[in-house]
Amino acid sequence: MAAMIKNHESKWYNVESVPDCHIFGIEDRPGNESIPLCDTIPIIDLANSDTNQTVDKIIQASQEYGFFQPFEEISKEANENGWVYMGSNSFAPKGAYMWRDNLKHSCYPLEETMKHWPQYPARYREVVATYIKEIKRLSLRILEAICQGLGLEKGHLEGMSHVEFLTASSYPPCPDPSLTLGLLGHLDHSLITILFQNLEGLQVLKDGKWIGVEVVPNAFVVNIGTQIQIISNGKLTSAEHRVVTNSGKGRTSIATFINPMPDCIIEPAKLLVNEANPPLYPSLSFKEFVNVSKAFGPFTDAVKTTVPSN
Ligand SMILES: O=C(O)CCC(=O)C(=O)O
Ligand SMILES: [Fe+2]
Repeated sequence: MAAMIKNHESKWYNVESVPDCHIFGIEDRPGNESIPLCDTIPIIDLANSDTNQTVDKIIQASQEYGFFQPFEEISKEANENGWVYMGSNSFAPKGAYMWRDNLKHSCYPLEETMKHWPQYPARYREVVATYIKEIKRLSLRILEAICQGLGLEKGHLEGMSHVEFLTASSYPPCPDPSLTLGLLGHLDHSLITILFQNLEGLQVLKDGKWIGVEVVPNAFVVNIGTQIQIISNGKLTSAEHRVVTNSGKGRTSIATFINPMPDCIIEPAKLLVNEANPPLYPSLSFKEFVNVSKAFGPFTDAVKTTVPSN
């Protein structure tokens, strides 16, 4: 990815100490505390023929962690042009820059948006389009399981039109990971997010403590976004997460956000609301939610240019 934007490429290599502009305040930086990898985030085999058991596992994991790791066979291949390149000098929400470069673009509608994706590396469009088709299939299965597990009518979640939005990130090795963050703690404002990661670094806030998410071969990481938290009226949790850096190897991740269409109304599902369980969230279109809550913080304007509007 860095190779696409030549000017940024050399910045990270042979960095001997962390420049001041990348040092986070004490309250945000990871420090030297050793954070255990968590081996209890459920790993879920989607090929299990007992679908009720799969649904139960997904719901339980979404209540307890807001995260789970499904696996199944997937394909091995697996601005102005409608994509945004965020170099490491372009995003400093807490006064310090993230230790990462990333590329964001919409993937919906696929045939239309892919014409505007980066042209290099040469097979980028072809490989990412194949990947997105598989992710779409996987996301529908997961949304169907969540729908069933919440006791919603079939199609409540899968039937919404979905917009896939991709963020590919490169986290270079860092001379002092205690001072920096690859990505500051945040919530995803998606229905769900499906993440591929090649190395550990992702951490989830659970009961007030950070825990590390393991890399499980052939499994993705799925987390519940705020939109499902709203639809489930708080039954499922959207957990805060962040990315820490390491001094040894570069890390790459690909997050695909499964978002509602901009005009889709997101509200607690009627079936989950009654006198004893009043709605905890207002009813808003996804577009309004993004604007009113400044859902993407400083990203909001950048993202708006690539969120397709009807
Ligand atoms: O790179 C990662 O592991 C996480 C990325 C992420 O949380 C995000 O882009 O929202
Ligand atoms: Fe995230």
